Amino acid sequence: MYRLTIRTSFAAAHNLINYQGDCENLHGHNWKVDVAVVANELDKAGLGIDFKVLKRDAGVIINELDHKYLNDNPAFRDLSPSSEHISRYLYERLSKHFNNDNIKVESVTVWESDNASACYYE
Ligand SMILES: Nc1nc2c(c(=O)[nH]1)N=C([C@H](O)[C@H](O)COP(=O)(O)OP(=O)(O)OP(=O)(O)O)CN2
Ligand SMILES: [Zn+2]
Repeated sequence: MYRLTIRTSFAAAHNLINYQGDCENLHGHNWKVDVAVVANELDKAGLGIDFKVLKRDAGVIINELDHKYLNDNPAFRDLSPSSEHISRYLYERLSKHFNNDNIKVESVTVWESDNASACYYE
């Protein structure tokens, strides 16, 4: 098995719900997102999946969150837009797009700052 990882980012605003403290107020982050996929086999060029394709297609999905107020997203209507919930949401969206006989999204790690991240995997 091969594990391939790409990193992308988005900037957005949110406020945590059911949270007591500063973060219940409107604020924003420049989130970094690490997407890891595993590949069973390589193609003739020695690639599990072309990083260009992985970055392009993951970027389209992740960019839907860019410069948005996350609490307005239907995915977070009844769910606090924490890094944990964002990582799960992206895992599910990216899995639907990428998973096939050869490729599986393994994990999505969402970095809220340089030193705090949440990772969703199954
Ligand atoms: N497990 C989680 N904890 C927190 C989350 C989260 O998504 N998952 N989110 C927040 C808030 O979004 C908040 O913006 C972050 O707060 P904090 O870690 O305090 O961020 P700071 O930039 O202020 O970090 P400092 O290191 O304290 O400067 C809170 N918790
Ligand atoms: Zn926050």
